[in-house]
Amino acid sequence: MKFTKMHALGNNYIYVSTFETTLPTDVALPQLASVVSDVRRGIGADGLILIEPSQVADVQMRIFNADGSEAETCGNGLRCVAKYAYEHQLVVASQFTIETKGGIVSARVHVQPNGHVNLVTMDMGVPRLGATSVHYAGKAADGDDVALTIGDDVWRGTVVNIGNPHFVTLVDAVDDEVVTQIGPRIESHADFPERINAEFIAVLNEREIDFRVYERGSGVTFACGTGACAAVAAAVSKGVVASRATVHLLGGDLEIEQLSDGHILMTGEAVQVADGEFVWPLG
Ligand SMILES: N[C@@H](CCC[C@H](N)C(=O)O)C(=O)O
Repeated sequence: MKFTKMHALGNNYIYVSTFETTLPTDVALPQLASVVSDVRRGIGADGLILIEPSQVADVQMRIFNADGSEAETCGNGLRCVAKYAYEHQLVVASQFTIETKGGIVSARVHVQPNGHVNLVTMDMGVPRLGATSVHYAGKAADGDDVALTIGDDVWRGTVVNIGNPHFVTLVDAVDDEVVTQIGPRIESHADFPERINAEFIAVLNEREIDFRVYERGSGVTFACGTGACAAVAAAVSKGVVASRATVHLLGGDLEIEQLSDGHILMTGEAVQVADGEFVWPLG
């Protein structure tokens, strides 16, 4: 199985294009994803992303987290898929559509004079806010926010669905220890039976947000594109940031803009790391 490793702000995945290679037939995709993601016994990544033909868009993306669970979408993954699709001539125009399990989104690649793409703008569609936008089994919904009891504390956050589900909580300052301790408890809280991505955001001013994430199925990652979009959507809805903001993630910055029609644009890097061939079965 041929693969390409790419990252976007350090959020790294193993990309396999079924336009150009075949997947092993004797292993289920969730298992393949957890094996390739394992940094000691596999390649090492936050998950596996498939680039496939689509009946309804120009290409299709499927994303599996490091634990093998399949997610609906992935913002950083979409930018890398867009770069790959353009550079491998799976598409001809610089603007095209990508099908995900969370809906069809559109990509605009910023093409350099040498034909390479390092920057991509995604139109991620219109986010849905509130408990009804995700599978929520709790009783403490209040507008777009829900309250989660974790130990002796109550964590309040805005629920956002931007193809996949997010719980965005406002904090005074981001704290990596809090992310490691509280993140997994939000991710697998009983009120979210399908689990949820947990974002901790501190609003620095009306154009800047500090951001940390504990991702469903992958844990702490350097960046989460959909999470950054969800953070801006939540912050805009609360009136604490302007419609355009820079999100500072552990791995770098994303520019996020919410247009007047509600669509969220995300602009950021997409970087190729390596091409390789994965041997299956191992050993
Ligand atoms: N890193 C991604 C999100 C990947 C999927 C997520 N963990 C989920 O389970 O929904 C991004 O950049 O958006």
